[in-house]
Amino acid sequence: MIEVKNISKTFGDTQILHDISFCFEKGKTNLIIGQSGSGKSVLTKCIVGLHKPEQGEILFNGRDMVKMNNRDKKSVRKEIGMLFQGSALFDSLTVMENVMYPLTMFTKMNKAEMKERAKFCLDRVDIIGKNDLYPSEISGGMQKRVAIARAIAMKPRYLFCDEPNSGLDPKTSILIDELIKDLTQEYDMTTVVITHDMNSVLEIGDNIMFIYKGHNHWTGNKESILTTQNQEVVDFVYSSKFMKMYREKII
Ligand SMILES: Nc1ncnc2c1ncn2[C@@H]1O[C@H](COP(=O)(O)OP(=O)(O)OP(=O)(O)O)[C@@H](O)[C@H]1O
Repeated sequence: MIEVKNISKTFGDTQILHDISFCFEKGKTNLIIGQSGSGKSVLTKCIVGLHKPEQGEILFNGRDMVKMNNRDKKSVRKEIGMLFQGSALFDSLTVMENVMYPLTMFTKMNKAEMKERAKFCLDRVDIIGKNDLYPSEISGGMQKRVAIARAIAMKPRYLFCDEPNSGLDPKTSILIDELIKDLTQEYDMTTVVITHDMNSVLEIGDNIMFIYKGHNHWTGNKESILTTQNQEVVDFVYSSKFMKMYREKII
């Protein structure tokens, strides 16, 4: 579980985050949604310790990231798996080497152990027989799976996914969403997903925080977002004609 309590962040004279609180639950996919520029990335960077908020607490199972020294931060970061926008695989490393990378950096495993762990993770995300290929030789959807395998290689307690569906077709997006949800439950991780994708919101939104102009403006889940009367959420979620028609049918 990650508890964010009363987080505020200012750059220069501009306050970006205003007194944000939210609980990211264990074993759940917790979504951060909101318009471009609303503060999702700044909040995420505060959570993982890349920005220091002026105020508030960020508790990783009770351990406050804001107050930690660098050594303790590093040790919490080892428990975090990151899935970056656009996969961010290393072009010059093979699929297998990409997944082994965090193990070579942060563990004392020998090569055989690393290979075994990487193979297990690749099998789990259904990447079979591609171990010696380079990222440019596999599809975007496969690259995303490899990036997920790399993110879970260290058996993280916390998984952060930044726009996991960017650049994917709708069908592949749903498969990636399902994979993230299944892994979250299987490994009982606290998963945080930043997304603009409304399909994801409706498929995997166990807990949802809607950030509006740096405030936690609305919280709910994939069911309650369907019927919310919060005007800013309605404007955000139901901006397309199709979604407007859908809402008219269900309300
Ligand atoms: N390092 C920084 N210094 C100053 N301002 C920043 C910095 N990082 C972000 N900002 C500002 O904070 C605001 C929120 O940015 P942020 O990147 O968190 O938005 P976002 O919701 O993630 O947007 P998007 O969906 O487009 O990625 C923006 O006005 C941005 O310019």
